[in-house]
Amino acid sequence: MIPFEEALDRLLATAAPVGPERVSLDDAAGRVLAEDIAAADAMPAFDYSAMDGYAIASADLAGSGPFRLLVRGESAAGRPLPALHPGTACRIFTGARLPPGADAIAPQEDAARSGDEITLQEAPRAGAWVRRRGADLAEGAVPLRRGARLTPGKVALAAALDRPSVLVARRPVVTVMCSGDELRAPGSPGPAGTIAESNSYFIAATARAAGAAVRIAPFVPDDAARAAEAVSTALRGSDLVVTVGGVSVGDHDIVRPALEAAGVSLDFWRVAIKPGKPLAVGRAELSRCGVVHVLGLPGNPASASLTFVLFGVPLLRALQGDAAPRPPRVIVRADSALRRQPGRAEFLRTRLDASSGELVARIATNQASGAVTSFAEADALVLVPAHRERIDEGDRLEAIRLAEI
Ligand SMILES: Nc1nc2c(c(=O)[nH]1)N[C@H]1C(S)=C(S)[C@@H](COP(=O)(O)OP(=O)(O)OC[C@H]3O[C@@H](n4cnc5c(N)ncnc54)[C@H](O)[C@@H]3O)O[C@H]1N2
Ligand code: MOO
Repeated sequence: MIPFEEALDRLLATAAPVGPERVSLDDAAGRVLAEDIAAADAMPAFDYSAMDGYAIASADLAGSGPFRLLVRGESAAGRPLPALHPGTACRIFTGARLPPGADAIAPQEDAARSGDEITLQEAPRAGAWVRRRGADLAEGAVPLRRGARLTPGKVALAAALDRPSVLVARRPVVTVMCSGDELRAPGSPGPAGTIAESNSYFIAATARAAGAAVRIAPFVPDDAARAAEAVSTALRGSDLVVTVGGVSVGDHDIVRPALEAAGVSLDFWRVAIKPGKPLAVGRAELSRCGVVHVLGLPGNPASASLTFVLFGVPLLRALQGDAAPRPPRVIVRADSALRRQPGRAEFLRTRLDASSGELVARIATNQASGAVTSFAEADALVLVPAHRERIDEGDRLEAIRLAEI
């Protein structure tokens, strides 16, 4: 059994990024950049007005007001640029270029207009309401770097940098393979003792949110030879194969021998986490497809979901070259006490309540690894370090928010 952090480090150390592909900006959100994007021009590229009003030369308004100015010409966004006639004001609108000779804007609320004249009570100071060329970005700056995950804000920045498309990591292909004679598809009939398969739905949705393309393999019966065949099929064309169930020690837990029979070498099996201990991690080297990562997740629903969150998602992010593949952590305050066996890092499904000004973890009372409800209701996972024998109400602990993985 190896400690959690060591297990994750070992897994991520083996993750070589998949190749790149070019996508339109419409499809870029959530993807990971495979190129640096530099500003070919300054941003903004020209001085422009931040207000609807009048462009003036502040030096024209010496002494104390009021000042009367003739209005000549107009600068509107996207239109040809007039020059400022000395001693006059130029009508200007938000986003319009600053006429040569002007250095300040008087918002129209501060200008009394009468015919083709305005009166200003005070002189705008030089630079007032002017957005300067390069104020946002200098020419040649590199605001988007390889390894950045494209949030909506970053996609919009790429658009502002005049890019219609970006080079991103292609989507890693994940094949999810559930094993167990008891499984049937939701809504399909089955004899007593069978259950509706649910883990693949969590894994598929989570993997897609992490940028993967997902394939679901047919259920694998508890038969070692057929499982080995199914693993061989799943490996082809995959970057990651995720098996679910059958990875523990029972007579029907045939997944580990099946993985090995299909040519997967297991790097480790069993991690000091609760739940999810029987996790198996390995790789296969296929002649034409290269390296395929393999995660053998335990079948209990909370264990399968948790191990995919803790290991599957960071692996998918690392395969895309993400510079920050691990989920961020926040500090939360425990709302209840807990006594426990030390030895494994525990991840408690919890809701978070921010109403008191800090994040309070409302820890679910049912932490059973078979509980499907606990993950459905959880906002976060509270991390109890392996050595802790207890937590007390009010203790500060780290947590992973499920919306941020
Ligand atoms: N003697 C021991 N028994 C068990 C140990 C152990 O150390 N010694 N470990 C336990 C732990 S911890 C876990 S976790 C489970 C994991 O076992 P498996 O990965 O072999 O999982 P299964 O036995 O196949 O299934 C467990 C449970 O989950 C249900 N299941 C499986 N797949 C799905 C699915 N796709 N969707 C919904 N539910 C699923 C399955 O029906 C079982 O109820 O082993 C313990 N045993
Ligand atoms: O680790 Mo098992 O996943 O505790 O139920």
